[in-house]
Amino acid sequence: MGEGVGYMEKNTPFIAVEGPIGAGKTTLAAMLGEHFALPVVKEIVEENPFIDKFYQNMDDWSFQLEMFFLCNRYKQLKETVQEYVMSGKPVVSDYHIFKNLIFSQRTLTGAERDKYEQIYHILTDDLPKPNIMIYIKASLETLLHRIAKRGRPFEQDMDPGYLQQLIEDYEAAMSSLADREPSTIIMTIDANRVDFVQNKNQFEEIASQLKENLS
Ligand SMILES: Nc1ncnc2c1ncn2[C@@H]1O[C@H](COP(=O)(O)OP(=O)(O)OP(=O)(O)O)[C@@H](O)[C@H]1O
Ligand SMILES: Nc1nc(=O)c2ncn([C@H]3C[C@H](O)[C@@H](CO)O3)c2[nH]1
Repeated sequence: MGEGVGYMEKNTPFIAVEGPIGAGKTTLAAMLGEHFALPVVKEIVEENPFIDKFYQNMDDWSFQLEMFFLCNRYKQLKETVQEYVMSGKPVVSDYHIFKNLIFSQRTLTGAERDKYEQIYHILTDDLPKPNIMIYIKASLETLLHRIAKRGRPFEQDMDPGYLQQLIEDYEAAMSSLADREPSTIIMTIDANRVDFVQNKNQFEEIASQLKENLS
């Protein structure tokens, strides 16, 4: 552990790991944090008071849930920017704040969606965003298998159609990010072919590709 990455003062590495539910974001972010001795910013999940209700009845609970995620992530992003990014310290996060838009465009409609998007932009437009994106993609079968294995009770009856839609939404969001922000480095990992948990060499390959992008 503790390979060390160095950093550029003006362009501090701010690394986000992204991908649909159960892709392995938290796992990979923790492994990279350990490997490079970087601080890891982790999504708050278990204390979320709406997630259970949301999975039971999306129509009734989407707005509350999306707002809760947005407020938490905004607070975390502000702190991350202050503590690390603006102080020239590299950091890795197990999400990118733009996932709020990926999910909310799927779960919200009409006036609530418009209001939510306005609030998202007011809160986040002036904050620095990750400049390196590690995108983990995976098939529906792989994701369902991992979600079952992890065993969070509220995810066990997840509609496979919802997850499949998110897989497609993530693909579209990543290609739109590449068009919109060509300076953001996007590293894509196909979790159906690459197993960074069981296969040490495959993890080393990801780490060395990341290291190249950091220097
Ligand atoms: N390469 C892998 N091979 C086998 N299992 C894996 C692999 N990567 C992650 N897992 C397992 O899959 C489950 C989901 O992983 P993880 O929690 O890292 O996903 P996540 O993308 O952070 O999920 P979420 O979207 O819910 O935040 C965990 O049980 C984890 O141990
Ligand atoms: N609707 C919705 N909006 C989000 O911004 C969001 N972010 C994560 N999740 C769900 C996925 C996992 O079940 C669980 C942990 O990631 O929470 C979300 N759900």
